[in-house]
Amino acid sequence: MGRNIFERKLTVVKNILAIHTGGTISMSQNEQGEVVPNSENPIAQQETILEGRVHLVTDEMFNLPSPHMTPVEMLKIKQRIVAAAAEGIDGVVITHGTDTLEETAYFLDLTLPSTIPVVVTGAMRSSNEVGTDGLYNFRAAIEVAADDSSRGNGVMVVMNDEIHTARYVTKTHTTNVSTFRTPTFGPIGIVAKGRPAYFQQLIRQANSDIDHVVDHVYLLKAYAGMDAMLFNALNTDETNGLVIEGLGAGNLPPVTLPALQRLLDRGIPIVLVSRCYNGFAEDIYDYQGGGIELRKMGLMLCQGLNGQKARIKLLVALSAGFTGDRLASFMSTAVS
Ligand SMILES: NC(=O)C[C@H](N)C(=O)O
Repeated sequence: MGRNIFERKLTVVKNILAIHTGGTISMSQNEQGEVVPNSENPIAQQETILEGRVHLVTDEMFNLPSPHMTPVEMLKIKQRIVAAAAEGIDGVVITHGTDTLEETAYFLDLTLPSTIPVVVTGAMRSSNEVGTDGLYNFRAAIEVAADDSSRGNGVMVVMNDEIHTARYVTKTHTTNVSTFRTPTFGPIGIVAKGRPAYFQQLIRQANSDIDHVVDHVYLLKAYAGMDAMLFNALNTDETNGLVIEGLGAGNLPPVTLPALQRLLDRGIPIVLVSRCYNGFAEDIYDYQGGGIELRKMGLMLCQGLNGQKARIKLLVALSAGFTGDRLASFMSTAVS
């Protein structure tokens, strides 16, 4: 029996744009057990997924392992989404390698207006491995992107039946399918048998519309006994900015301070986050190299972001032309 005509009228078919960029989700395992890219992306052939509820528009923008991604490709994805939203697309799913997925997701979160749902997904097992998670995650991401309750949540990452914010999610395991976690805050929702359910709300932030990306923004991690050598190497006209993953609540070895002062005197913005998996960088400690001295020197303490996210945020801020107090308040705000 055919479907009742009234029922058909009530079914709103959503136009979902699927942007494929590469990564394990598009790769296969060969006979030697090595995971290799495919010239034909198997996940991009899934055009009939959720047929009747979703009209899938497929764009194979890139076929890159995610360590090959740069902010230049991230900007192209952002521009593609802006154009698609203007053409009436209801939601976007991006398939991406997982190694740098959180950076692309956060770049998009910072630069896109929050009009339509944008969901980034990937896989930990390639397309022909037993228990492959690629098609499953792709389908869950489409469900989330097509659901009205997903609007206004910023860019989301959907993996392993969890919905995370792009702002705080991070890859925590090299191979496990439950690798994506949100330390400190947890996911904002789950996908249960295909349906998204939200139980937390994200505090919104203003987006920064950029049309180019600056380069030479660096990320260094502090460690016991760190010396000034790497900081001295950045004391050049080329350097545009630096993020440091500091120790504990946001502290650095004292021997690094003169080199940092020279970078600041040169006008290079320096952002401090914590190398800890949970918590915030704060100006709590008042000893040489403690957070209080670092803040007084002019380092910007960025709360709640890990090093790679803070680097993306600094890069976006500099690309938007932020300087001085505007840059400091943008980088230091806990929620944005
Ligand atoms: N699971 C993955 O996608 C990892 C892969 N190396 C990538 O990021 O492209």
